[in-house]
Amino acid sequence: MTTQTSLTSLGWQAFFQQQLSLDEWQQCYPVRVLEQHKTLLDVSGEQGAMRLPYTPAVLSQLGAICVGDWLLLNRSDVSMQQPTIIRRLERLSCFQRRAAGSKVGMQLIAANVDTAFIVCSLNDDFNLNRIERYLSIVHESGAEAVVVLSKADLCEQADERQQQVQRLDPMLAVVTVSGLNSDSVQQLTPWCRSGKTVALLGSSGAGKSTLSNQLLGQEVQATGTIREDDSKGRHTTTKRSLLAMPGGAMILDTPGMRELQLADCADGLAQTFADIEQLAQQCRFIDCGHTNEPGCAIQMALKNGTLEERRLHHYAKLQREQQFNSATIAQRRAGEREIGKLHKRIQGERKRQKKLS
Ligand SMILES: Nc1nc2c(ncn2[C@@H]2O[C@H](COP(=O)(O)OP(=O)(O)OP(=O)(O)O)[C@@H](O)[C@H]2O)c(=O)[nH]1
Ligand SMILES: [Zn+2]
Repeated sequence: MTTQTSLTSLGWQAFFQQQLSLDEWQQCYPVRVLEQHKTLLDVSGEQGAMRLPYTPAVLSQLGAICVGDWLLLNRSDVSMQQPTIIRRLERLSCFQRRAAGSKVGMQLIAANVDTAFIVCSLNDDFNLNRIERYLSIVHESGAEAVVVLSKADLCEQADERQQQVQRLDPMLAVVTVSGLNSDSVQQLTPWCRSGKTVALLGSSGAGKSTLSNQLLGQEVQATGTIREDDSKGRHTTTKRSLLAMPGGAMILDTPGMRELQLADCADGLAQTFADIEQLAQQCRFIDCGHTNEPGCAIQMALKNGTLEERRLHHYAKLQREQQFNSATIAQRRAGEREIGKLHKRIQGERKRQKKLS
């Protein structure tokens, strides 16, 4: 296997290659983060797999690192047990969410995902609002969104529901599958070619694990068993891992991707609801509230049936949610900065007092 093939099978692409100078190619080598633990990173590259420490020092030097990231390691350290991380390569896409608990800001979930499969069951789980929520998150991340409508075998209105999803965006890829049928899952292969990274999003029971197992094939299913062990408590942190698919793509399996609140997601929302954004620009008044103003293009679209009332309401709801969450982050950051400044002032004052005494 050549070096290039090996890196490609880990998801290496021209986008990353372009970020390295010739000198760097001689002095460094890239590795991909396949799994993230609390204080360790499992990485893999042309030199094989290894484990790197993920310490506060690394964090402050390189910023947060997450599964899917590409790192440059120092070539001269190959024989050493702990190679130095030179830098993290710029990301092609990035999923993040509001950090839980007292932590300030956003928490990285996964980086460099090419395609996110938004899995939604065609029966009980079928919900356009949920699909719009996930679409906003995926668009914000920079990954390509593909809606995968699962459990087609259990639904008689599969075609009608597929059309409903397609109406959300005529350019969107919408695929109807039965996860239990491997031939049907083959429809996803165009997005699973060698060098690509895919992830599965969707609510519990939507059929993600079933699809993931089909995509991974028999050979890798054993990894799933190990993963189950983990969730029973071998690791306290949530495990996020990238697994290799037989066709050469990588698949990201992380529970953290499954339910995400909107935060810092203004662009993703605007892209998902581009039709409404465009209508709003056609309103007669620049500050139109889209309720009963004359010349309101949105009200007009509702009346003539080109815009669904549900979609407009949901857009407003998601906007409120993202504004609330984003404001909270900004406020918290401002608060943290104030505390930091106060701390510095106190330390400075102490030093001054010492000098005087
Ligand atoms: N009939 C049918 N059943 C399916 C299909 N896909 C999944 N299922 C079943 O639906 C149930 C839930 O599927 P999972 O793959 O575990 O769903 P999940 O999205 O991974 O759920 P979580 O792990 O809770 O997030 C299982 O009993 C599957 O066998 C399908 O296409 N057709
Ligand atoms: Zn208007």
